[in-house]
Amino acid sequence: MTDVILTVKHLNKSYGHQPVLRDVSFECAQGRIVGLVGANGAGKTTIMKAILGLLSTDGEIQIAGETMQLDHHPILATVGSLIEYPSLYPYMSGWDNLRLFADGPDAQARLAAVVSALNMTDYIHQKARHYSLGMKQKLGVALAFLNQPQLVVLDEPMNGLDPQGTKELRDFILAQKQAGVTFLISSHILSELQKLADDLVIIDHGKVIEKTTMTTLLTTTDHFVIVKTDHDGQAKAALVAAGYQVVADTAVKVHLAPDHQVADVLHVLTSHGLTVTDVQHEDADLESTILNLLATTSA
Ligand SMILES: Nc1ncnc2c1ncn2[C@@H]1O[C@H](COP(=O)(O)OP(=O)(O)OP(=O)(O)O)[C@@H](O)[C@H]1O
Repeated sequence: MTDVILTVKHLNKSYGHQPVLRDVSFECAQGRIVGLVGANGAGKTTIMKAILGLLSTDGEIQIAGETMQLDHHPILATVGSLIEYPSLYPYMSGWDNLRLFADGPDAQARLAAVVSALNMTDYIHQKARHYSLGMKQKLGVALAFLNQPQLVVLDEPMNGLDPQGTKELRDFILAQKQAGVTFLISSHILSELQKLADDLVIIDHGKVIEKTTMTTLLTTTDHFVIVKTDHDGQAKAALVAAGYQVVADTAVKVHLAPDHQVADVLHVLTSHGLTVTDVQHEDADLESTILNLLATTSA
């Protein structure tokens, strides 16, 4: 059985009369990357802060089986995090910022490994106040990994990173996952989360509306076939007449219901004397799937 590293149970939080978390419960299993997804203001940062003992909520949080208490949480020594913006000492170098927080006899070696993996070697000895947003972000991520955490909580870790930095961070996170680290990651960049997350917790207005795996979500998602023919107008008409849903404003893009086969679509076209010149598959991505889900839930 897979070990559960993080358990969030029945979290409730209000600011004044405004509830911002409503009975939030989910788990993160060891070695999984769990994506926390929701619109602005859905409650992601609040959940992460609660997990890290940074704010009080009703409910319970367990890390590696230990119940967190706001005033007693030694288990947090095994948790790395980056929430919102990293707090750095601007007049110290990146290296010295990291050294402040690195524990243990092999701290120097671990620090060097993280700096190298995140490709920060060129500027790590410059003062942090000269860093760009992306450089600061990487330093904040490096801080989260310094002390060999078993759980890492990252709020928008790709903030400010260029494509190269994004890929380096993605590769680093995946390597850490291979080594058994568990992640809870929020990101608005759903295309990026799609490349990383194993599991998803989707929240809307402080409530969990879906807990699923990435694979399940993407296999139950919409599939389309896009065909090119010698007469697209006739092709659309023929497909609609045969009961297919043709997505408007594109070429000939047909929604494939689970019982629809591409061969049947092609048969409709050829039986109307149309010549098919190209066929492409298109699957809905994480972004459109989640937008659909949120629209359905709030409808
Ligand atoms: N200190 C606070 N006082 C009052 N309301 C707050 C406070 N902090 C957060 N909120 C409210 O709680 C709700 C959840 O905020 P939270 O920052 O957790 O959302 P989020 O999902 O992380 O959003 P984003 O994607 O924009 O970062 C929002 O409506 C926000 O306005």
